Order: sequence, then C-alpha cells, then structure tokens
Amino acid sequence: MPTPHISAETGDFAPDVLMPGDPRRAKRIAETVLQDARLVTEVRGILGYTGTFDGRPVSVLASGMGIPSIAIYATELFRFYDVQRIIRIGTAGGMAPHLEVGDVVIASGAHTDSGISANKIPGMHYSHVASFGLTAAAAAAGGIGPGSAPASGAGTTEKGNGRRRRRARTGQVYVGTVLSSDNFYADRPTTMEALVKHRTLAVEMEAAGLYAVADAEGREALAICTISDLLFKDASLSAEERELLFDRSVALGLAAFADA
Ligand SMILES: O=P(O)(O)O[C@H]1O[C@H](CO)[C@@H](O)[C@H]1O
Ligand SMILES: O=c1cc[nH]c(=O)[nH]1
Repeated sequence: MPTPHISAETGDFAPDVLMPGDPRRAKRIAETVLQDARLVTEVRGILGYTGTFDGRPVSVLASGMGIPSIAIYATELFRFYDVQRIIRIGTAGGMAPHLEVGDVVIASGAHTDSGISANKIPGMHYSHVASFGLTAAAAAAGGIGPGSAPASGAGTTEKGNGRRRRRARTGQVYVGTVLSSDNFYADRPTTMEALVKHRTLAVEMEAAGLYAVADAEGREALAICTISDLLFKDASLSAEERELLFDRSVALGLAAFADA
C-alpha cells in the first residue's frame, strides 16, 4: 500500500531499516553490504532497498536532510509498513575537543533547536532519547562496555595537496548527546560553546526528529554518525576514508539489530 512518499507495497520493508541521509549511500549499502537487495521505492529519488544481512532481512531507505524529511519517512515506515526499528547512519560535525574526523558517535540523546518535537507536549521540554537496547548493543559492538572510559587522542596531520589535512585515526567510538539542528549554516559560537560545556559531542540534523517519531509510534530508533568534519578545527577526510569509516557505522548498526 503505497504512501504519499513511498511506493513500496505492504511487506516490502523488513522490520529493521538502516537510514542514511543520502540516497546514493542507501544504494551503496544495498549493493555492497546487503545480499540479494532489490529496489522497493524511489519516489523523489529517495531510494529504498530490501535484502538480507547474515540471513536476516534488512532494508535501507534514505531520509533526505533535516527533521521534517526524516519525520515523514520514519512515520510512514513505522505506521504503514510495520517497521519496528530504524537506525540512522549519518554524518555529523565534531564539536567536543577530543573528537577527530572518522570517529563514530552513537547518539544516546539529541538536543534540538527544531520546533517540530520540542513543543509537542504543551508546557514540556521534550527529551529526545534513543532506544536503550539499540544504544547498548551498538556501544558493545563498538567496544564500549560498562566502566570503559571514552578514549581521546589526537589525530596525526600531514601535508596533502598543499593543504594541511588531518588524517583519521582508526576511529574511536563514543556514546553521548548530539545537537540536531535545523540550520546547517547558523553562526552561533556562544550556543555551540555552551552545548560543548554540557557534553554535547556533535551536530547533525535528524536524530531528535527520528527519536520523537519512534516514541510517538511506539517503536525503536538510534542514530550512529561518522564525524565528517570538525567545527572548531580544520580537518577533512578523503573520499575513500569517508566511505571506509561510513562502512564502520553501518557495521555497528547491523550488529545492533542482530544483538539488541
Ligand atoms: O550525512 P547525513 O546523514 O545526510 O547527515 C548530515 O549531513 C547533512 C548536512 O550536510 C544533514 O543531513 C546532516 O545531518
Ligand atoms: O558540520 C556538520 C557536518 C555534518 N552534518 C551537519 O549537520 N553538520
């Protein structure tokens, strides 16, 4: 039964869905990670596939950018396709000083400047919190257990193409809060500094909306983000590094689906 934004039929989606922002990443995950993946929707170029991983059915559907977009796709998957769990596989800008490009942030909670969910219950400041089971399983797959301290450390730098470029370490995994912002180009250093002081790790644009939709629909969600750039330092990843490290987040998401 197609919806306004998804052309798949009932039963076309698996109960577990990986959700990158970029439709090309959805295609890449389907082609390089899933087995026997078939295209199930492509309305507006938002590609969705269903296949298997280690014998378990898994789907992948892009979310587009921003909370309004991910809220549409997450609501339709949960409400009309009986999807049970969505893990956003995204990128984020590193805010905390110990983060390096290539690190992975498992977003246990999300602050937001978006009005879409913060005021959903009158008089309340809504808490945007990930599924505990998925968070714990992803953290365990990333080597984080009770009592283990988050590792910190500097990446190395090298001269590349006349530019100073920060090389990714192997990629540390952290669990903590992110900012889900409505405004990619907002210039507000004081706000960002205050968020860092309150232990916010990174900024992206969807996790809070996904968590609010999962709560409303009685389902589970998590966001796992690869740090693609640093807000307060000059740093970048090569295209190959970006894909490789992105694959790591996909692996953590698939492990969380299997183990939670
Ligand atoms: O790489 P994705 O998953 O799209 O995530 C990040 O990149 C986009 C902004 O460039 C926003 O969607 C942000 O959340
Ligand atoms: O700085 C960044 C990087 C990725 N995504 C964001 O929203 N911001």
